[in-house]
Amino acid sequence: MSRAAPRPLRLALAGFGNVGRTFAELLPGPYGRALRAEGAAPVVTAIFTNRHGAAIDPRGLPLRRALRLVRAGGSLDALHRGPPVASALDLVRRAPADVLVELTPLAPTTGEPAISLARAALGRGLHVVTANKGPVAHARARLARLAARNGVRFLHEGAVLDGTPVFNLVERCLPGARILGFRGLLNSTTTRVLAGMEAGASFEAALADAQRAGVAEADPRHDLEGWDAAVKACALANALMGADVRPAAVERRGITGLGPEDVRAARGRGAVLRLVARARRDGRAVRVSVGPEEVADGDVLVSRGADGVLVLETDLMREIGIWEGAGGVDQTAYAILSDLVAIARGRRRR
Ligand SMILES: NC(=O)C1=CN([C@@H]2O[C@H](COP(=O)(O)OP(=O)(O)OC[C@H]3O[C@@H](n4cnc5c(N)ncnc54)[C@H](OP(=O)(O)O)[C@@H]3O)[C@@H](O)[C@H]2O)C=CC1
Ligand SMILES: N[C@@H](CC=O)C(=O)O
Repeated sequence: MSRAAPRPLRLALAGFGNVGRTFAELLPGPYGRALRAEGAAPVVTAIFTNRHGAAIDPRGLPLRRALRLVRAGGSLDALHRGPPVASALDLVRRAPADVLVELTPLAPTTGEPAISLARAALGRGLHVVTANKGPVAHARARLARLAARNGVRFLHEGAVLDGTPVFNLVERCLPGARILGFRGLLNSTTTRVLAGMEAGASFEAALADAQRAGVAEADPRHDLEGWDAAVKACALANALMGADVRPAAVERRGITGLGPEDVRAARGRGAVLRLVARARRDGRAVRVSVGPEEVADGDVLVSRGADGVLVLETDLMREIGIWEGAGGVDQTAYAILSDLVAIARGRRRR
């Protein structure tokens, strides 16, 4: 039996930073192969950046050239066809695309500009895939309803624990189970800073390592002050526990005041310091907190030197945990691929 030729899957990228560029590097190779196996031929038709210009080309942009230009500090404008792009919203409104891949920086207290970009895309019938936890924590239910009204998907597997399946795990593999609470290490940067100090580095050197690896936020205070973990915890609580919590309401402490002496003191007590996110049901409400805790050696949160861990407490399956080994930005780029595969499979079924 002959297979039908893959149908184009046109992608508009809002944000071409650590994650967007890694995704673009892998798209011509393994990611493209995975999508074509699902009947979709990916083509990037639009890219927006803040400081490196923007480009739209309905025939498909030359990705290798786009990567070279941005890495050399040049502008994508050189690849653009048509009237100039005035803003990210302008690009989303007119990109010849099937999917908006939203990868703009985190804005912990508002979720913007990601929410407006997602709304504009869904409103004109584009699927939206994002690794940005802001729109998930602040507006997931609204965006999912808008997507459903327009017959498209709002997918966000990369918003928590990178490409490790968390939302998909609960939605697809734990039918009927109620999530009663969770605890986890949701922020890689703080895990790396604390682990780095355990290994003898200074706070600043350990943070610089996380920045070089591309895992710190554009503004690393969002990691260090616990905002990133708080936004992720809200995204989980709202999506998995039916809560309606906003990051500003999270009881939040970061790791900015901690130094090598605190890490050593914890070690002396047979524990390691980690930034732990927690959620638990409290009557009809869900309480969410983020703060540094001494975690005993051997606890599942720290037993294997993970970058990220999530332990879910459920009614029907008791505790279930998922673990992400130390890695890089490719783990987040993989989340984009897995959401695109879900979209490609959906198109095939229609
Ligand atoms: N890095 C990681 O390991 C992970 C990141 N994430 C999330 O993925 C998203 C992208 O992360 P990452 O690639 O590391 O971020 P970067 O800061 O590396 O890249 C952000 C991109 O967005 C562009 N940009 C900046 N401000 C705006 C704006 N106001 N409107 C439109 N575009 C803008 C930047 O432009 P310019 O290139 O000109 O600076 C850049 O291209 C974030 O929301 C982050 O929280 C999630 C999981 C892991
Ligand atoms: N800055 C974040 C990146 C992923 O969301 C982190 O350190 O975990």
